[in-house]
Amino acid sequence: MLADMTEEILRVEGLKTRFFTDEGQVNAVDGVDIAIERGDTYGIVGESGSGKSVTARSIIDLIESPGEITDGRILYRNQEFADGIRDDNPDAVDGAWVDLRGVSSSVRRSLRGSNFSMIFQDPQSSFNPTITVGEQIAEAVEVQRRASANPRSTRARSKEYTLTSLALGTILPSKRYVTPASRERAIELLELVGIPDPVERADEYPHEYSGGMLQRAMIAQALAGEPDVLVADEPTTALDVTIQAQILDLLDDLQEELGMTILLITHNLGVVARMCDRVGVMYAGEIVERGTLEDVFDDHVHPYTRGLLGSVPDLEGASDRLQPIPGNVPSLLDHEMNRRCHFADRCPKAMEACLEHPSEHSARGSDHHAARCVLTRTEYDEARALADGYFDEADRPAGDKHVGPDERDETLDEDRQHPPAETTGGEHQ
Ligand SMILES: Nc1ncnc2c1ncn2[C@@H]1O[C@H](COP(=O)(O)OP(=O)(O)OP(=O)(O)O)[C@@H](O)[C@H]1O
Ligand code: NI
Repeated sequence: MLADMTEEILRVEGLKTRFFTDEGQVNAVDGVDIAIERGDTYGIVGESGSGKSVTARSIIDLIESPGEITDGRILYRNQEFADGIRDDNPDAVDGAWVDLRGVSSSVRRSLRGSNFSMIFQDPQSSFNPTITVGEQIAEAVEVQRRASANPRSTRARSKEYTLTSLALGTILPSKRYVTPASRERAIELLELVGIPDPVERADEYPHEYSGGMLQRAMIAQALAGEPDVLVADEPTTALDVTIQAQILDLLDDLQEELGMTILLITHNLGVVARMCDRVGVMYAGEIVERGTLEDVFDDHVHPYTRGLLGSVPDLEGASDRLQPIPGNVPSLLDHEMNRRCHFADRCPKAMEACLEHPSEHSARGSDHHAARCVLTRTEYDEARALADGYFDEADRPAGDKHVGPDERDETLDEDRQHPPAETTGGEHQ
């Protein structure tokens, strides 16, 4: 690999994101570290409600009230960007690295589309139903062109008005394309993502597209700004397996062609195995194990990772191998969270030591392999195992050993009677 292909492009350090809701403070992301190399695909995997989407949205500055990033750094490496804003933001810039939390929201917004772009599970949410797909992609192209005209821009697109683009503009004067050049680029992008007859399809509305085609169109829209980093949140979950495989192949090809870095969110380790270079396994707002694919698949330490591996749906279609991890993901409400290992109540290897919250330690395998689990340091010892049913009694705030008597509250017990959240499945809102 080329030297500059292995440099880090994104670093997340100690990220915490909370939602301040009527029910209390939700610790959706609770001290997450991620390092992604340029051109790599980094997977974040975990059950529903583990904080994957909130992590992704935090990175690209899409957290809205009542949510707030309360701690940590989000570092993006881009020499030209750093040079362009250094004078106004001396504290946020270090060499080619920019701490995105240290710059104004308008500077962060300027990165959207041209540096960071996002695709979601539900393409409907990315398109306005009343405007043709082509026009909307052209609009995204225009955003990039305007960013390029801006002096702090990282790339100058020197796309000229070509004869073809002018001709297209004359043939279809009724369409509200921003410029003929952007329409031409939109058609190129539709072609790039494998949409047949892109010239005709550009003039169709979102409802005229099938789910798989609209997913492709959304990818085209996300690529319009030629982003450095593409954040893909469950991009194929809603699609049937054949289309799912096609879209994953497409992302793979585009990444190779365009040299993009991808942050891929999924609850499916099968998708991770197929796409990713490195992976972070999330549980209850934390990355509980991370490393290379080999580390996570062959040398995993955390019983949660093991459990997820047991529940990998077959990408080829058979889903009868699915074996969800027994138990439920914990509440992320601050006042209901325990100080123990959050997975201990579902863990087949829970020991007394797990009643203390584990810190992260490196593990056998690559230099990148680490886990937040006592098993990084000690072998499982049956003599120290927690008795079966230990948490049936103990895992209530009032009974938890780490909650002092004066913090006990009758209403907490009542809250606990509510049915817990879905365990697996990954239905995405
Ligand atoms: N706008 C919000 N207000 C309050 N809580 C929120 C909000 N958005 C997310 N959360 C909470 O943050 C936690 C993490 O949610 P997140 O969407 O990141 O999970 P996820 O891992 O992406 O799950 P899924 O696979 O279902 O998409 C959940 O407990 C969720 O209820
Ligand atoms: Ni999600």
